[in-house]
Amino acid sequence: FHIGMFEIGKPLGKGKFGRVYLAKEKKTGFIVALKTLHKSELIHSRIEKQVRREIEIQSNLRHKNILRLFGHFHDEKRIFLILEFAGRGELYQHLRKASRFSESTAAKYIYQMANALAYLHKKHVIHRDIKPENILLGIDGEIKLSDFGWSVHAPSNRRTTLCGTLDYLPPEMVEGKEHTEKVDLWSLGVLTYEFIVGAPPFEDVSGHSATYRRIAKVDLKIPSFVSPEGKDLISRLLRHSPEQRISLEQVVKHPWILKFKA
Ligand SMILES: CC(C)CCNC(=O)Cn1cc(-c2ccc3c(-c4nc5ccccc5[nH]4)n[nH]c3c2)cn1
Repeated sequence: FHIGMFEIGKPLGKGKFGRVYLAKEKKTGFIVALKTLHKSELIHSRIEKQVRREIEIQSNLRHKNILRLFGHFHDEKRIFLILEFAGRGELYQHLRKASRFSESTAAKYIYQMANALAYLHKKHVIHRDIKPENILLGIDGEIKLSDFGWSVHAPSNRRTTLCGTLDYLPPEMVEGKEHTEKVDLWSLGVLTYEFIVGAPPFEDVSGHSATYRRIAKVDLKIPSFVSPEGKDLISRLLRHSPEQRISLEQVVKHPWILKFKA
């Protein structure tokens, strides 16, 4: 079926507030991911202001490792987002299929993530929701960071009702303290760990409060199969004190990253 100048193809996924379809712009044949958001749902969950702000933020971002928002339009019932199509889909599926990545693959992804985050932080945008579910892969296997549903302009201590996993929350957000861009460095540490080990570091099957406790205590156990350089980078990112976390400039020059950049 058609929506505006787009011919709609197969569904690509179902997000929190809408569906995403493969779509082709009829004139040029350009392939995109078209996301529909229902205005009624946005109004009902009182996030239409946030959606407007996210559209504003994302429309101004241009980086090869950040998923593009090319534009948006709406009819009386829905808002349509014209998003970049990522040729290899959700990184999350690749991780689950492989159960864990080689350190070389993980280092390539973390290097690209660090570049994407450095770009966002230079624009004083904190992502705040770094996790495998929010990362797509382009046709050449390059990282495409997405879902700025929770990014805010730094600094902020707006507590959000995060209904997703708690595994990626840094201590300062668990404790409801003021937080800065450094929250994304903590999450980068959790992501590095999960890429190499196959599960997040503070996961606790007995439930949320157990996970909270493990995060607040930075109760970190790194398996012996992780290389010394990998262990070193993870432990420099997963620091309780935000100021003690290694900076993005240091991440991209860390031995664990350099040893694979042959
Ligand atoms: C408020 C607004 C600005 C939020 C903006 N954020 C998003 O819309 C985040 N978002 C991105 C997507 C999304 C989902 C899937 C894809 C894909 C995609 N490519 C695939 C290839 C193979 C299998 C599945 C694929 N999905 N490309 N681009 C996408 C984009 C869904 N939600």
